Amino acid sequence: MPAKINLALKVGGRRPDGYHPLATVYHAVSLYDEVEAVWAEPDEFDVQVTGEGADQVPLDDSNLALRAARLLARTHGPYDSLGASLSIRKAIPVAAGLAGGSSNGAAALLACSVLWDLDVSPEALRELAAELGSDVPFALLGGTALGSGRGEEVVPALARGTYHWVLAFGHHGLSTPAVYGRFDELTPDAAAPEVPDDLMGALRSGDPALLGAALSNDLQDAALDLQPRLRQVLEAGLEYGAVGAVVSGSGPTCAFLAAGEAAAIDLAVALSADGVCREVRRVSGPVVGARVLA
Ligand SMILES: C[C@](O)(CO)[C@H](O)COP(=O)(O)OP(=O)(O)OC[C@H]1O[C@@H](n2ccc(N)nc2=O)[C@H](O)[C@@H]1O
Ligand SMILES: Nc1ncnc2c1ncn2[C@@H]1O[C@H](COP(=O)(O)OP(=O)(O)OP(=O)(O)O)[C@@H](O)[C@H]1O
Repeated sequence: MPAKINLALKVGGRRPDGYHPLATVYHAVSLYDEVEAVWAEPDEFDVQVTGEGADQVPLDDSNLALRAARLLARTHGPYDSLGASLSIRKAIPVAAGLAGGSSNGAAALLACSVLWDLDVSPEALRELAAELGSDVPFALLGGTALGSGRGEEVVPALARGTYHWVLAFGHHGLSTPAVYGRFDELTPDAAAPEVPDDLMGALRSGDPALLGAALSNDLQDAALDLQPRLRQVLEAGLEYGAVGAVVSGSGPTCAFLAAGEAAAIDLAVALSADGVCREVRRVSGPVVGARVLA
């Protein structure tokens, strides 16, 4: 199940329910966690996690994959007779602004609906996804999509071509509520978010230079405020030839757009040698969302 980056993230003032209204463009990229679901005893649910950052992932009921399995069983099954044992192999760093947990939640919804042979409509799955978290409906959909509401309302966006990215991972994660909280302090009079027309136009053109110039993130200043070192990371990527640079979502991952595949290889090598970040990964997008391999 893929990670996402936000190509644009426009954020309005905090709503009475504590969430912020968004106009965002999600983009799924080729960095995947795997979630496996097998039958367990009725009413028994458990999860194991291995791989990148596994020690930072909760194994209790706050685990998004476990929550997804329980939610699906409660709403669409004979709950007492369903159970699942989940295994997650993580490659998406935790608390990185790449929606790793959300992708695990989406994957568990799909995997368990197949495992238990439930008849769940795509719309019902989307509603459960939205209940789990703002980024989860996009994780089901994948590709490139416009997100509104608190991010849970998604429609596919018209996009041409494949884009080559370099992701720079940080040493420490960032908490999403903390970044939104700092955004509130820095932007007390945030305007209603508007669809980023320049970015939508750049996506239709398929030109990486246009897309690079249109990348934007209203949470970026808040993320930089909490992790000032990210400024150096962004500068380094641009110095090594990226046509655009942006912090993904609530950060701290920095996403660099390259002019093409060869430029992405050069950029990844240069950033890696520089040592300004913990690790770099080359990915491409868009890719499809959560899929079941039975
Ligand atoms: C930063 C993004 O990744 C951009 O796509 C998302 O907005 C975050 O989505 P997410 O992690 O799925 O967030 P949720 O699990 O729904 O909410 C976690 C917390 O993030 C904050 N939150 C989230 C989404 C939103 N539109 N406004 C918010 O203020 C709230 O403090 C909320 O309690
Ligand atoms: N399956 C999971 N994988 C990773 N983190 C999880 C999972 N379930 C719950 N969490 C919790 O969610 C927190 C955020 O992790 P996640 O990797 O989803 O962050 P993120 O990519 O910054 O999220 P987003 O971009 O959606 O805001 C973690 O600190 C962890 O406590």
